[in-house]
Amino acid sequence: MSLDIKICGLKTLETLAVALDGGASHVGFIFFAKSPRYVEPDLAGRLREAARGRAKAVAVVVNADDAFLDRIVSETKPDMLQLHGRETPERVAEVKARYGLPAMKAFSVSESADLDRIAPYRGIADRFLFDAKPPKGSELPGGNGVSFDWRLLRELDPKLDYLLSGGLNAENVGEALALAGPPGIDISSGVESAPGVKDVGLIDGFFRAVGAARAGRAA
Ligand SMILES: O=C(O)c1ccccc1N[C@@H]1O[C@H](COP(=O)(O)O)[C@@H](O)[C@H]1O
Repeated sequence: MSLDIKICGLKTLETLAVALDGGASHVGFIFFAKSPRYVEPDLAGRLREAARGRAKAVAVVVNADDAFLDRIVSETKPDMLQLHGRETPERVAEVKARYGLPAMKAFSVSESADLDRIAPYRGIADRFLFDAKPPKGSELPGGNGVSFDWRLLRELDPKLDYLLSGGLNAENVGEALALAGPPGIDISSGVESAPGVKDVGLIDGFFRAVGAARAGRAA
């Protein structure tokens, strides 16, 4: 079975190249000003051009208004939007129609009931992303490097298209794949040497760990 792998929060051509060479299906750019991974839309546009034809470019936004989305879509030209805030089903539909782009809606999860919140988005969001709830006091809705009980995802409709996200790293990705069997995974801080600083060795190590887990051997 195929596995989508999204490397999120990229800011440099060097780390983008390692993500692409490792086999990333998706690369993510963060447009949330408080994040250490924030990139200006024009820089993200240059990075996405370098990825064109090799991986899909995902613009990650949090309750973004039309003016900011207009800028992101025109300067970055993403393939997909990741809505990582409190966007309603109506807002997801509106954004999709305005830009003609697919949307991935993110949800934070700590218990089974959190998965029920996707119901009104089915048939509207093209994809889902399940992340852990942010730790108390965090200013970031994602990118906190914390995980949730991946076994909860076994309750989902097996046909649901989603990415498992939150606190993944080379050490735990094999367990996540074994416990949840997701169609895709997403990682950000687990391949960083400091907040917002992607590390080429850690990115490479993550791909090796995924490959080893999928082949049923130690990394
Ligand atoms: O990474 C960020 O700074 C960020 C900011 C705002 C919204 C989403 C963000 N990142 C997303 O968070 C998850 C998990 O990240 P991590 O692997 O736990 O660090 C991932 O989906 C990113 O797209």
